[in-house]
Amino acid sequence: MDLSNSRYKRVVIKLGTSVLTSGSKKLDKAHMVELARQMATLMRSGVEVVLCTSGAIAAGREHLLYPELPDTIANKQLLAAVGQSQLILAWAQLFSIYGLHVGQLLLTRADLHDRERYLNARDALTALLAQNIIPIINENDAVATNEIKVGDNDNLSARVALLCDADLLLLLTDQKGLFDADPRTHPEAHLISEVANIDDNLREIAGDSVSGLGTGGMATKLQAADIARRAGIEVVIASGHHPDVIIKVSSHQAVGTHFSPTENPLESRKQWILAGPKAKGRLLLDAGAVKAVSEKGRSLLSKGIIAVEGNFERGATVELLDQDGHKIARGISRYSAVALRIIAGKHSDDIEPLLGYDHGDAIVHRNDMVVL
Ligand SMILES: Nc1ncnc2c1ncn2[C@@H]1O[C@H](COP(=O)(O)OP(=O)(O)O)[C@@H](O)[C@H]1O
Ligand SMILES: N[C@@H](CCC(=O)OP(=O)(O)O)C(=O)O
Repeated sequence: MDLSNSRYKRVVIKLGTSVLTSGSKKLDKAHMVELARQMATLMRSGVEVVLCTSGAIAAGREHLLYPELPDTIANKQLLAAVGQSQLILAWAQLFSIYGLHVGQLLLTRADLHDRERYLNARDALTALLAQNIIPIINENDAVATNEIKVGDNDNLSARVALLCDADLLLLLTDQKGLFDADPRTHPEAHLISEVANIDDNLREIAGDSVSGLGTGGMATKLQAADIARRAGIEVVIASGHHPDVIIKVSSHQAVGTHFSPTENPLESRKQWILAGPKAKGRLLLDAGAVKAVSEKGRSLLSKGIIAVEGNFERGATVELLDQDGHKIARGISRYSAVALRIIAGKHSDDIEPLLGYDHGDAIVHRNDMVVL
């Protein structure tokens, strides 16, 4: 297979637990070495590879011979702490067969959102790649609490793709790609080979993981695809067991489900709004405000807010919802939740008299907003 015509310079490859275990309870090292071989082929042909690997918890269970532990957060952390070292050991050994070194980065949401930590992580990634070392990334499950977790490696890998400015995000899983229904429960489902736009209809057909092996199923893969393609990154979801899948996708052969990047990628500030901090609150909008925001690209004014959920400070990320509860945008609020409860539904001229101060008419300015 010819990789010399690959358009890609840097690819992020995410391997789900389902791929690493081949559906069993153990790491399938025979298959992992095959994946390492393909990644090594890419590296040799000048395509840089960043590996986002799941499987720590599965490896922990295997190493401790499947202990009967109550399903608590602390026990998951225990399994991840034991399993991550086994996982990285396995990858280091498998890549060494191909003469490659690996470097481990365990990240949490905080590493991606705090500007200084973000730049540190980016520098580490770039330094590894400059020395032809494969960065191997997982969430730091042993210490990450729910508050600071990305939560699933699909979303983590999309953020890593943004972080390292990749051209391709390849999500490898136990299905051939995205189907028009979950093929586990709908054997007649069809593979969708090309996705031009991610909308609510598509989100509805992307279900959760039912195997008990993975986290998030297709739902989180679609979230990841949405984040990456809006940043101008191509995305492919494919089977990790398809022969030569990594090489085929990297040489632009049609495998799995391909998502084209959006025509006008978001600038980095808006990428950050989309993929950045968890939303701290939600603003429910009336029909006029929904139209102004979604169709006319306007800022959100106080008049169009019907209700405010959550407790947040000025500068927090919030979601904007229509009256049916659909998310229509995400942005940064210029007012706190307390202030918004006072001025919701009121005219902009009333802000100063009601609050005694004024941060401007825009509650969420269009420059601080991503329309979904
Ligand atoms: N529309 C869909 N198309 C394909 N798979 C789907 C769909 N909806 C739900 N799924 C489920 O998503 C699973 C893959 O996700 P997951 O179990 O999290 O694996 P991974 O460990 O690779 O992340 C599939 O096994 C499948 O049951
Ligand atoms: N960080 C966890 C995996 C989380 C996750 O998203 O799993 P998966 O859906 O299998 O990619 C682990 O290493 O076990």
